[in-house]
Order: sequence, then C-alpha cells, then structure tokens
Amino acid sequence: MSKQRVVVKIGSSSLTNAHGEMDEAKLAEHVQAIAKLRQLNHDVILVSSGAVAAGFSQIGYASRPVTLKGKQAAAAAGQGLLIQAYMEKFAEHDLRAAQLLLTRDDFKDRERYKNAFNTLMELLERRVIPIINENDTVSIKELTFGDNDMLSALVSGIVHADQLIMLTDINGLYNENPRQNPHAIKYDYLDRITEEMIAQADQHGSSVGTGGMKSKLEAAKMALSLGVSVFIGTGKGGEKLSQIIEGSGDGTYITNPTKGSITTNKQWIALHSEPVGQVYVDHGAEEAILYQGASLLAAGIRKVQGDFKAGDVVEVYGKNGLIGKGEVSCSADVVMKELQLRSSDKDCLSSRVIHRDRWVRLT
Ligand SMILES: Nc1ncnc2c1ncn2[C@@H]1O[C@H](COP(=O)(O)OP(=O)(O)O)[C@@H](O)[C@H]1O
Ligand SMILES: N[C@@H](CCC(=O)OP(=O)(O)O)C(=O)O
Repeated sequence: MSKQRVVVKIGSSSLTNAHGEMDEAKLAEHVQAIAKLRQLNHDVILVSSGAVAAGFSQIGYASRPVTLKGKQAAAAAGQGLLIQAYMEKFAEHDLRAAQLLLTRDDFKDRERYKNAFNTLMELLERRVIPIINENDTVSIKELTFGDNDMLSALVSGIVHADQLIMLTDINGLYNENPRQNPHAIKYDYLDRITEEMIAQADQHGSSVGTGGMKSKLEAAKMALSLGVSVFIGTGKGGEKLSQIIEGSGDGTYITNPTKGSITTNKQWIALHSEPVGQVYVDHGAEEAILYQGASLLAAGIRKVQGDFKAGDVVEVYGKNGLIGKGEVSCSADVVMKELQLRSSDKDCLSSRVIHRDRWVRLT
C-alpha cells in the first residue's frame, strides 16, 4: 500500500474507564496502533481529547465536572498528564511526539493559520507525531471548535490527509442511536453526508464525550468537502488502525469519490476568513468564474461595497445571491476608479481583481 497521511481522532470515550478517568491501558493500545501505522511508513497526526478526563480527579473533583470553568480547570491540570502519558508510551516504540493546542481564533487569523500549518509540516518532515487538542483554557463556547471532531476535520484538510479516522466507543454510524434503539441499522459505506442525516443525528453521546454522532457527521461532512475520506468506528488491539486503512475496520467508511483536495490558501478563504466587503458581478463574469475556471476581471464587476484593500477577502454576489469568496488583488478604491473609467479606459477593465487561485465557490 502506498504511503498514506492519516489524521487519527481519539475521543474521550475511547480513553476513559467506567469513572470517566483516563485509562492508561486504552491509551497504550492506541499508541501501539499508531506505532504500527508508522512502521508501515504512513504519516500520522493525532487529535486527542482526554485532558478533562486525565485531570479532574487530580484537582479534587469527585466526577467529571459539568461547568465550563470546571472542565477548563480539569483540562489545564490534565493536559500535561495526558501528553506525558502519550510521550512515555510513544517512547517505548522509539517514537517522538509534540503537543499543539489550538483554538478557533488561531484558524481565523491568517498568520496563525500559516504558522500552525508550517509547524505541522515541519513536525511531519522530522517524523514527529503531532498531538493536537483544543486549547481548553482560552476556548469559550463561541470560540471553540465545538469539540475535537471539527478540529480533526479542519486539521485533516490543512495537512491534505488521505483519511480521517475518528475512533469512538461505537462501531460506526447507525440510522438511529443504537443505545436507544437496539434495532438501529448500521451504515458500512457512504458516499456523502446529507443535511438530513445531520438533522436526524443524536447530539447525545457517551457520558464523557461531546457532541455525540451529530458533531462527528458535521466533521465528516467538512472533511469530505476538503477531499479527505472518513472512517468512524472502533477497533481492538495494535492492528486496528492498519486494518482500518486497509479497508477492514469495524465502522463506517465515508468517501466522496468526486472531491479532490483543495489548497490550504483556498481552505482558509472558504472556512476561516472574515470578508471585509462585497463585490457584485454581471452575468458574464458569474459564468466565467463559476464554470470556466477564470479569474474575476474588473470588466465583470457591477458594484463594490466596503473599504477593502489588496489581500483582503470579499464576498462575491451573482444574480441570485452569494456565489463565493475571494482574495482581492486591489483595493475597493482602485476597483471603483476602474469602474468610473469604464468607458474611457479599456485597459483598466482587464485588471484582475480576484485571481482564480484565490477564489472559492460557495454554491
Ligand atoms: N446514529 C448514531 N449512530 C451511532 N452512535 C450514535 C448515534 N447517535 C448518537 N450516538 C452516540 O454517539 C456516541 C459517540 O459520541 P461521543 O460520546 O461524543 O464520542 P467521543 O467521545 O468518541 O467523541 C455513541 O456512544 C452513541 O451513543
Ligand atoms: N478538549 C477536551 C474534550 C473535548 C471532548 O469532549 O471531545 P470528545 O470526547 O472528542 O467529544 C479534553 O481534552 O478533555
């Protein structure tokens, strides 16, 4: 099998014992399975929950805290212990690991996004296993990724992973929560995640997890849109991850055969950038940028709004509303001047306002 780049997401439910505390034996088994992937020469990035589980009893909670500040304090106490446990176990397999704590804001800011990307690439280059978790101390509800499912999907896009493996305490996606309906039917293979499936999915997960199957489906949809195949399921023993990438895993495989990977620049524009203006295009320009892979020229612009400058991201509107987002190569002032000169200066009209490599379609 050719070398694969795999993001493995391990949820709290796959790392804990019956009291919700970190279970070192489970952690050791995941590490063994990752070591096997590395032995087979695959690249692995680990997104691991478990900080709250590793920390709460250490700081005097009788059970997993339910308040945000309680979880944050437990995570602050537990993250070090979690990483220490991973480092020790990886060292037994002669592997090195590194910790990255990320927040949603890190992805919104282009500079920080690039830094995260560069760090990940350098670690992979040096054969170090990145271990990523949300930065729970500074993440408040509006700023978080929701949970590590979405974080793992976004990371899988950034690193252009071949596959995102979401390990959890259940062997895949069912048409209903099988813990509530024992007759629920399991999906073995899917080629898309529909809005309907997400709407029907249950947010209630295990006692230690966040988001249940709903957040996994939202994450899977995101990963698929970024050209990454997804596996949701479980497994036993040190071979479980190699079995999953060979196609014999215990879970649900979701693959979008038509979707190729998209550049990190385009991912940032599509998913994280905050638009600072709007550009309205005419019918010809809409056709050209949507269907002919062309760049947007000033000649096709009817109107601009907002005080954007070169390098900013704007929303692009066509006949029926929003059609995409793009990074402009000139300011609103320059575009407006060009529009005013439309009849007298034909050269201006050929200026490129959004290069096709900096444009993403949202329809
Ligand atoms: N349609 C479904 N198919 C499978 N599992 C489901 C479904 N709906 C809800 N679940 C629940 O989702 C749980 C896994 O989610 P969660 O506890 O958040 O996991 P993790 O900690 O691994 O992120 C399962 O234990 C199961 O009870
Ligand atoms: N970031 C937190 C947990 C987030 C969470 O519960 O995620 P998950 O178990 O993947 O649904 C932690 O490390 O404990």
